[in-house]
Parts: sequence; structure tokens; C-alpha cells
Amino acid sequence: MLITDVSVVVTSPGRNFVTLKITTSDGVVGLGDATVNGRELAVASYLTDHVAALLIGREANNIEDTWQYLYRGAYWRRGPITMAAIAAVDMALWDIKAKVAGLPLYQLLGGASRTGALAYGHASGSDIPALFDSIRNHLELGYKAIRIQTGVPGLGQVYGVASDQKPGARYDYEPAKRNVVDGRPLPVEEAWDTRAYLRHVPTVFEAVRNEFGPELPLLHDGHHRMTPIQAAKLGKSLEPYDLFWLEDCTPGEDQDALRLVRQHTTTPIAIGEVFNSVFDYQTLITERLIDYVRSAVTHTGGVTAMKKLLDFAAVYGIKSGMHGPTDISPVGMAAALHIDMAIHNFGIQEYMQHSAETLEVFRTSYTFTGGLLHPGENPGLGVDLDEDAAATFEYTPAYLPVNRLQDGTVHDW
Ligand SMILES: O=C(O)[C@@H](O)[C@H](O)[C@H](O)CO
Ligand SMILES: [Mg+2]
Repeated sequence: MLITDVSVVVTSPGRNFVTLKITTSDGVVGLGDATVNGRELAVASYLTDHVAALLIGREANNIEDTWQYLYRGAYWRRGPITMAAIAAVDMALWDIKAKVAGLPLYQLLGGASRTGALAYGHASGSDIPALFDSIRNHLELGYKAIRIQTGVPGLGQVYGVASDQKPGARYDYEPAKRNVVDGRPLPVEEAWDTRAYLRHVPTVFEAVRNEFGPELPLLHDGHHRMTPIQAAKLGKSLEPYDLFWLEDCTPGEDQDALRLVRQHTTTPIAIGEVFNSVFDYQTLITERLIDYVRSAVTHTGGVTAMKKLLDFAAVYGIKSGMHGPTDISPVGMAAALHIDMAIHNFGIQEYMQHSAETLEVFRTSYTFTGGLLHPGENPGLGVDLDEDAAATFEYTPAYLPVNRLQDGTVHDW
């Protein structure tokens, strides 16, 4: 079964997505997600200009060989653009293999290890009453674990808080803004003050625990903004509130930073959404500096690479917590869910629900019931792309915000 056609679909149903479509000589179609939020066209070009022609005539069944051919064959290693492109090819080939087998992908990865994947949603509010409304909305939607982000007194819009949230409305936070200044798309800029944040966050968790009790698993994302000593301080100050995890507390490039955090706090640590290979985790995993692996299948080389990474983590008792915001397309989300079902060391799955527009373009078969996600029983990944619907949503540049300290210094966002 040879690869006969490769095409890239860029669509923007509310936000931008890049999808790879591979067709075989038997007429089987596979889909892969190649979306890198704010840098979408770089991956689209990588695939169209440098990968598509290499794939024509290759044996579609040889997934590992194709992975190594694209990874080692490029000579230039790793990086989010390269690894998202490889991920898209890998996902599409797994989709094809599972469709040919007539099985949902999780069956090829070892079958079901659980009835469904525990999901966490994002609650946020600019203040405590708005946050409580958002938590209640999530509980009504059936979420059994919730991420908590709030505004910080004295600061304006900050990471993780949906700014124009209507009471009772669904959480719909898309940080990549379509901001146009003098005809040019530009990132919006936000202001940041870590000391104000460190003072405020423990008071938020205290209020949430007082209102919602000790049972509900709570998570928090620090979005790479702290130094190791600040992160250690936050981890310690959050210990009374029993977090499920503290995510991305220090900058992603610096694996050693988490050694200091680990020495000071028992708050569980998660990191990895900006990582793109197993090598980003070598110190973190072998020295047991983290509790959860946050990588996205889309940004880390696909199902093949993610499965190896999580098997490596399993040896050290570290669990999965795969990335699943709305900038992972439904195709990438489905890939994560099939892995979630099959692996033994599953921890939790992030699940921000896609908009109705997005779900018109990507027809999904995964379900969310009683707080658990299930990929469904359709053969393959279980996602179809409606290309006519996709064509009606034109690509619109959008960028993630840039953060600045009060004196104007650029800071991690
Ligand atoms: O944990 C998360 O889902 C976030 O950090 C998002 O990846 C980020 O806002 C970029 O979209
Ligand atoms: Mg995050």
C-alpha cells in the first residue's frame, strides 16, 4: 500500500489549524495535525515544500521507517516546526494503518487499559466570583478535575483568564489574538509582576478549597514565568491546597531549574507543552524531577514518539498529562485520546472543548461522559475532515501575546 497523494489543509474555523492528508494506492485517507499556534504557515511550508514529495511512493505501512527517514534524513534535528511536521505524517500513517485493520487506533497500541481518560477543564475568572461561576459551569459540564487561573490585582489581562467571559457562558479562552495594527498583524502585549502573582495565587486556592471542598482535583499553570526560587516558593505556599499539579513553573529550556523546585516542595510538577522530543526530558525523567509529562502528540513527533516517551517515563513512575488546548486540532486531540486509553501510566488529559465552528470542519467521534474522554470505536483516529467546510474559513494570522514587566522588559508569557 503506497502513498499516492499528500496535501496540506490550512483552515481557520475560529482559530487556525494545519492538517496533513495522506492518501494511499488503496484509497485509504489518513489525517495528521501539524498546528503550531502563531507559526502555522511555517509547518505548512515545511510539509508542502520539503516533505510531501518525499512521501510519494513510500510504503504507507512502514511508520517507524518513515519517522526515522524524516527525522534523521533531514540532518537538522528537533525543533517545534520539524517535529510538528513529522508528527502530522506519523499520525496520518497510524490513522491509515488502523483504518486498514478496521480498528480504533488504541487497539493497535495495546487495547484499552481503562474505561475512559480523566479530563481536566480550564476554569478562570478575573476575580473570585467570576472564577467560582466558571468552576460551577465546569462541574455542570461533568468535569471531575479543574485547572484554576485568575486575574492578579493591579494587573490587566494575564495568561489563562478568558477576558470577555459572559456569566453562564462556556469557557472560551483563545490567547492567540487576531490583533491588527496599521494593517499588520501584531501580538498583543500584556503586563506582568511575579511578586503580585505569588502573593495572590495562594489566596485564590484557599478560597476555592473553602467553597468546593477537599475532593476536587485542582491544577494550575505558571506558564514558565518564575525563577526556580520563586517556583519553589509558590509550590510550598500551595501545599495546603493539595494541587494535582503545578504546571510549567520555570522556563522550559532549563531542565536543571526543576531540581531546586523539587528540593523545596511536595507539590507535584508537570512540564513539557513546549518540548518537542524525548531529549528535552532526559534529566527530568531520569532524576525524577517531574510527576507528569505535558507534551502534545502534535508537537513531539506523533504517536510513535509520544508512546516511546511515555514508556520511558513509566520506568521512572512518571505519568502522562498530555497537552490538549484548542490549538491542538481535533485530529491531534484524538491521537492523544487513543494513547491515553492504551498506556498503563496514564495520569490525566487536558480537554478544552473546541468551538462549534471547529467541530463543523473536523467531525469527531470522541465522547466526554461523566468526566471521562473516550476516543470512540471508529476505525483509525476517528476524525473526518470536511474539506468544503474547511475551505470556507480563510487563514487569518493570529499571535500569542508578548509579556512585559512593569519596566518594559520582555518576560516569559
Ligand atoms: O496549558 C495550556 O493549555 C496552555 O498553556 C496553552 O498551551 C497555551 O495557552 C497556548 O495556547
Ligand atoms: Mg500550559
